[in-house]
Amino acid sequence: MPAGGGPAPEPPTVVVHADAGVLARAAAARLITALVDAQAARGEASIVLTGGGIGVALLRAVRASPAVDAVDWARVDVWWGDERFVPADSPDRNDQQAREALLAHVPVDPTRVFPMGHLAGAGGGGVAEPETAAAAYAETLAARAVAGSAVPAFDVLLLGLGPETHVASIFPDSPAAVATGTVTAVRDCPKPPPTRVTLTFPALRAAREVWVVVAGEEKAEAVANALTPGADPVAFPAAGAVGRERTLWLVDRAAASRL
Ligand SMILES: O=C1O[C@H](COP(=O)(O)O)[C@@H](O)[C@H](O)[C@H]1O
Repeated sequence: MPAGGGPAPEPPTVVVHADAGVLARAAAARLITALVDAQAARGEASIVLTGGGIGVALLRAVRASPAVDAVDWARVDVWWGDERFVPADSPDRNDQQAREALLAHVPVDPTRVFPMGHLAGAGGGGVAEPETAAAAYAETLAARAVAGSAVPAFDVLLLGLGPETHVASIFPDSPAAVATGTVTAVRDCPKPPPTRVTLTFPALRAAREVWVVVAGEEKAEAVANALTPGADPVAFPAAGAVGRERTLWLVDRAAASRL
């Protein structure tokens, strides 16, 4: 069920592309159109970014697209679904990777780019504990929330998929999978780095559209498990990532091979 009740969401739509390159370019084209449409309808757009291989490839494909300038980047709010809790200049940071792939190359308004907090490090700033960063991000989200919600009205929320079905940094059978706020700290994460910050299911489910983007045979079993009707989101977190209006799984042929 969506946060706060309401009608049951539509079942996911699965779109299969030939390979990871085609998937990244097709998802980029789709994303540009979605942002342009959101700006036409509401004057601005809001996107939640993901880390991970295909998530970053998609951003590179947006940058390379001949239609990249169709988006008014100064009127896009940029959020993250999860972050590795490491110093700000770490190449492991999802926000660093997104800046390098796209954000440093388009005219975003820096006051509308909202990275999650980082571990205090040599460069100054940051905080000592991921719980502090999570609480700060929840406050930032709440300050820009729409009426009746604890988070903004995200237009598109992008997610990658882990081989054990994690999305954002919600790992199977972890405290984050049952967290009730909008943002939570993650410790002892099975995938390095072990300390992270993530949006929770209630925050993910507030998005108009959730897009799970997946490439590679090594993700095929996870795709099949998460898309099994009735799959338990605590055991298979990707099963719990659903949008209010639409849930799209954009996958390559290899990732779809066990459907
Ligand atoms: O650690 C993370 O992993 C997932 C998936 O990454 P991939 O490289 O296997 O595609 C990603 O979605 C998440 O944002 C990230 O922090």
